[in-house]
Parts: sequence; C-alpha cells; structure tokens
Amino acid sequence: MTELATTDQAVAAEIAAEQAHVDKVYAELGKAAARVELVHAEGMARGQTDRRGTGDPREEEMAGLFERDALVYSASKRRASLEHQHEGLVFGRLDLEHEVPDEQGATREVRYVGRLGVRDDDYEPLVVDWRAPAAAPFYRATPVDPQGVLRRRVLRCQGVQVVGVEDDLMVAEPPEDVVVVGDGALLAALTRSRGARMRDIVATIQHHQDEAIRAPARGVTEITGGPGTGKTVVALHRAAYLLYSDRRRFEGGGVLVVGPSAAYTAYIERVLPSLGEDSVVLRSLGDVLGGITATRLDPPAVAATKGSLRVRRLLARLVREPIPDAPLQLRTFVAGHAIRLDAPDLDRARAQVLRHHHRNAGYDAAVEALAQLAWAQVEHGERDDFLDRFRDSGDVEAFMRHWWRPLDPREMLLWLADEGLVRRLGGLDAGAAAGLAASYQEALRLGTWTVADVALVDDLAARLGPVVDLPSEERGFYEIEELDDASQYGVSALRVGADGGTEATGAPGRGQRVSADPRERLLAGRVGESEEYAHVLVDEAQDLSPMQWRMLGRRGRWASWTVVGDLAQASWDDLAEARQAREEAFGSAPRRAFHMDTNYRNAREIFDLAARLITEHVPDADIPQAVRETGHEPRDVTVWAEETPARVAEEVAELRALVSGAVAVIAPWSWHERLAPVVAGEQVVLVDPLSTKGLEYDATVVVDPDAVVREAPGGVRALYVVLTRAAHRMTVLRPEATGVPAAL
Ligand SMILES: Nc1ncnc2c1ncn2[C@@H]1O[C@H](COP(=O)(O)OP(=O)(O)OP(=O)(O)O)[C@@H](O)[C@H]1O
Repeated sequence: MTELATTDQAVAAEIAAEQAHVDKVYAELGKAAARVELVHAEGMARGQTDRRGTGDPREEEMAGLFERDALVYSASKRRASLEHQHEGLVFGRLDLEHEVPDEQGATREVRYVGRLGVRDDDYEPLVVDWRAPAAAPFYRATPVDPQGVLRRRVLRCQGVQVVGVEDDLMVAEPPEDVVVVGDGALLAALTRSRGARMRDIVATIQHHQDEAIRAPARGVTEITGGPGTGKTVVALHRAAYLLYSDRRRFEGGGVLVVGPSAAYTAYIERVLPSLGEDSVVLRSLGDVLGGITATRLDPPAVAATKGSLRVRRLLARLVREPIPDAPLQLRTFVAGHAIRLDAPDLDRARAQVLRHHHRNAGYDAAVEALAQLAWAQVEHGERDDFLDRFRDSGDVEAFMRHWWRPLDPREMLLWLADEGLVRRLGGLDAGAAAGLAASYQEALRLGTWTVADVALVDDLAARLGPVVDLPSEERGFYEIEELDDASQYGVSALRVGADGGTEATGAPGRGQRVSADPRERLLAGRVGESEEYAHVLVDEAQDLSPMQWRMLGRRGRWASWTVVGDLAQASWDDLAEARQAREEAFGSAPRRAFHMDTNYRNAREIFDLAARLITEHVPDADIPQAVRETGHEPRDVTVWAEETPARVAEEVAELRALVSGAVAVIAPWSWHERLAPVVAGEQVVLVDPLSTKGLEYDATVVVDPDAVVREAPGGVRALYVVLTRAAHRMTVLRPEATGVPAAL
C-alpha cells in the first residue's frame, strides 16, 4: 500500500468518525423540533399552574426542560439557513488533556465547537457555542501556550456532510491515537474563492483577532490595521459575541452597524445571520436616518463643505430664517383695534421664540410673542382680555399656519438652493457657497439626495425638533377661508393633505408613492426620529466626515462603540477636524485598542504593488504582512485609450478562466459609459473606486489608475484602496493618453 493511500484512508476514517458526531447533533435538533411543541404546551399549562400558586414539585424540572428545548428549537430553526449557506453547524473539535482527572477518572476530553450550542437528553453538551468560555481555547491555544489542547481540528462541512478536516497540533509529541491530517485550516480558508458575499471566519479566527472579538463591551474598542487584515470581519464577530455575552442589554438596546455604502452592507449582510444573529441593524451612511435614503455622492469639494463643522454655523443660522414664502406682515382687528405687525416685528418675535424653543415646538410661544407685540401697539383696555382674543383670533391662526408651520428639515435644506441665502448666512467662501447652492439645485433637478446630505438633515432635524402636525380639530372655518385667499401672503403651494393635515410645501401624502416631481420625491415620507443604540459599530471610520460623526454621536449617546479603520485608506482630508468630532461622539468613555498586522486577503504579489505605491506617498502608512503567495505577479499593461474597452473584456474573460468567484472591473466614473457594454455576465461587476471600500473580489481589473488618483476623494489613498481589493489575481490597465504614475 502506498503512503498516499494510507493517508487517504486515515483521512477517510477521521471524516467518518466526525460524521458520526455531526449526525448525532442534527438528530438532536430534529428531535427537539418535534418535542418543543409538546413542551411548549406543557409550559403554558405550567404558567397557569404558577398563577394559581400550587407549587407543583415538578415545576423546576419542567422549567429547565422547557428552556433547554426552547433553545434547541430556535437552534433547529436556524439550521435551515445554515444549511442553505453550505456552512456547517459544527466546525471545530478540541482534543484536550487535563491535569486533574474528572469524576470518572478520565483526563482526556473531546469538545466540539459550533455556531450554536446543542445538548443531548442528559444535558450533556454535544456542541459548545463558539462564543462560550469553553470554546475560547479553540482560538487561543498555541504550541507555546497550548492551554491543555493536544489537537485543534477544523471540520469542513457542506450542510450536514463533513467533507474534510484540517488539524493543528499544539504539542510536540501527541499520544498515538491523536492522528493529524491536513495542511492547516487557515491557509485552506484563504485560498478558496471569495464569492460575492463576505463569509464568517468562525472556524479560523486567529488568536489576536479573538482578543479583539472577546474584549469587554464597555467604552470604545478601536480596531486598526492595513487593508485585508480582517478588521471588518473581526468587528462583526465581536457584534455577535456581545449579543451572546449580554443578550438583554444588546438585543434590547440594539446594535447598529454602519458602513460606507449600500454595496458594503449588501456585502456583509450574511455574516451575522450565519452566526445565528439577526437582530443587528445594518446601515450605510446614506440611510442612517429614517425617511431619507441616499447613494449619490457630491463632487469632492462640495462633500468637503457639507462634511465640515463649518457648515454647522450656517445651519444654526438657517433654522432662524423666515420661511421663504411666508407672509411678511400680519394685519388684523382684535377687540376693535387695528393691529399691524411688520417684518421687523415678526423677525424680533421669531428670534425671541427660538432662543428658548426648537422651532417645531415653538408654535404656542410664537403666538404669545405676537400677542405681546400686538398689545404693545394697543396698551388700552383690559390686557388679559385682549391677549385672549388675540390668541383665539381666526386671522391670527390662519396667519400662523403660514408663518410658523411645521418644518421638515429636508425642506429647509432645500432653501439652500438659493445662493443669495447661502451667502447671507455666511461662514463659507464664495466658491463653497456657490457649490453648495448648485448642489441643491441639482438635487431639485434629479430628485435625489447625496450621502453627505443625510448628516445635514439629521443636524437640522435635531435643531428643529420633530415635525408635529397641527391638530386637525383646530382647522376650522378661518383656515379654509384663508387657504382660499392664501395668495395674499404669497403662499402658492400650501395644500391640505389627503389625511386632513396641512402639509409642507410640495410634500406628498403618506402613501409613499413615487412622484414624477423631483421635489416631491425629495420630500416623500417622513423623517424619522434619531434612534439610540446600546452599541454602535463603525466600519471604514477613517472616511467619516465630522458631520457624520455628529450624526452617529446622536445615536450612541449611551452606547459602547467598536470603531474600525485605516488612515492610509482615508478619503476625508481634514483628519484633525474629523478626530475632534469623533472624540466628542465618544465622550469620556474608556478606550482600548487592537492592531491587526496580517493581511489575509491579498496574495503577497498583489499587496506588494499596492504597498510600494502608498509608502511612497504616505510614508507612515500601516503596512501589514501578506500571508499567502500565489506565484502570480499582477499584470500591469499600457493600452491605447480607444482600445481600453476591448482590452477590459479580454482581461475579464482571462481572469474568469483563472479564478472561480467574483471578478470586478474597477474604473473611475468617467470610464463607466464606455465600459458598461463590455462588462457583463454573472459574477462580473463594474464599480467605481469609492464603492469598493470594504469589499473584496477574487480578481480585479483596475482601469486608469491615474484618473482614480485625479478624480476620487483621497487621491492616491483611493488608489491604494482599489489596488488592495483582489484576493488572487489583478490586472492594471493604463490607457496611453493618461501617462504612467511614477509610483507604480
Ligand atoms: N482568521 C481568518 N480566517 C479566514 N479568513 C480571514 C481571517 N481573517 C480575515 N480573513 C479574511 O480576510 C479578508 C479581509 O478581511 P476584512 O475585509 O475584514 O479586512 P479589512 O481589514 O476590513 O480590510 P479593508 O480595510 O481593506 O477593508 C476577508 O475575506 C476575511 O474573511
């Protein structure tokens, strides 16, 4: 018999032994699903018994059984989704040697580790949840510090089938019955194709990653490291760990995960469900605030204006502005006296109210301020009687409905389409003011918001207070009369909504229909209130603008934080200002930092090219060690500009033949129209540089690196991001007309 055959046989025997255990686990889950119905019914009956207070001696026993089966039942429900992803429920095994024998006198123990914990009828663990303390040695044991582990084994499963095992030995001289097979699980995991979605790494979490995952919840946990070092995946496992370790606090209080783009949230969305957690809220920066969803990006200069704290001063002044189409004068008769309040009076009243009230909460105070000003004109007769009559006046109420109507923060932001107003508000230089106004003219043309707008809407929402409809019973004869005559105040677009409430100018009803009118689309639905969370996890944190930090700060006032980033990949330029806003968001909470220094994504050959580029421009960049070599250098080719689309098609075809999994063509926007027709097919995507943040592919074709540097925010750092997306193969195409960047 050949040595190989012997090895094959040995592997087959090991797989068969593991299969027997895995079968037992699934059988237990199957039994539980049937049994739980029964136990549930008994549990209900027990609840009734409890209420009668009979003190049935079997109750405690029943409770234990019920809780166990309820757990196993929820596990069995998750089984379907786990199988669907072809990821095994059981993925690890530890063979331990204890110094102290157990009750039966045994020193050896076999412990299985899985995505969730399962026990048998005797309450003996068949599988330990990967987050339980008993599973920690699976991630922490090393040959230097084996923690009682003889052998760590990773089981590779497809659904219920064990298809392979990979062992790591922790002791130099294992007992004879401890067979060792495979080349190590990590390398096997890194070599396989990536696909379009991120997978969990629960079977191969490394020691230093485990430390970050299991770090205490309190305060701020920062995870830094270069590209591909597992920051994102570690942070997601940490979220799963926190939910496990203190479910009441984190499931009840909520965990918010924020990433840069919708593509990013789609990319990571499977990781937590595959770990059995589906209560986490995933949001991109463009949809943190309910009622507004943005994917469009501003040109870099405008994004810089909108993201900077300078814009706060402008917004603070904006909320004090009169409504552009509001009446400029109140003329009426109260108690037989002619009252006339002109623009300066109205301005004074508004300023006075806003000193003490959010604008949307200031209606009553505003009536009061006007009443006082009106009384100052009269000063004759019974004061209290006059004030009462003023408050009850139909004319005043009709006036108020235009002059102090509830304001939607999105509507207010659109006022900035008026460049004159932006300049008057001050705080920006002429170029920035023009850029800001132009961006809202563009929004009104397209009917879509930009990602940077969301933080501004959130800021205005906090300043304005929630939009509260005026109570419908207050709408009466006078309002209808005044609505007929609204033109006297220059009010053109006020109207009564389908639900009877008076709506903001141009806003559609609550039906959320998609309107053909861009302005209506911008104002569709309602802006949600800021929700608070118990834990906020921020990925690609280096890219957040100060205004975005403030937006997240409002959601994490009482939260603990996990913050993930790499400064060398930043596209936000004013890092000092961002750091200040970030510190304000965290407050005085204690900090703890973890640094990741191994690149698990890129083949060394690919990462070397990217590292050369970034160290030339950012000498102190955080450069990790790539662990894997493929022997294939990235291709770096100069092509004629007009031939580029055809060359892209060829390169894609070649890469698809070489790798299985996802291929991306990463090109600046200026190329997309020309490339779209040639980039087609399953598992091939055309993406712009910014949208690749946080993502990875099996292979990439990078088009026109010079244009990436020129056009993308962050310049050379954006190119560094682009060059570190490929796991296995990469081709760089440089259209001739653009020249060659010296750094590559
Ligand atoms: N212990 C591990 N076992 C298997 N795969 C791993 C491990 N750690 C990281 N990886 C893989 O390495 C790749 C990169 O991880 P991830 O995207 O989390 O890195 P990152 O540091 O967030 O990268 P970037 O900053 O470039 O966005 C992913 O495919 C991830 O699954």
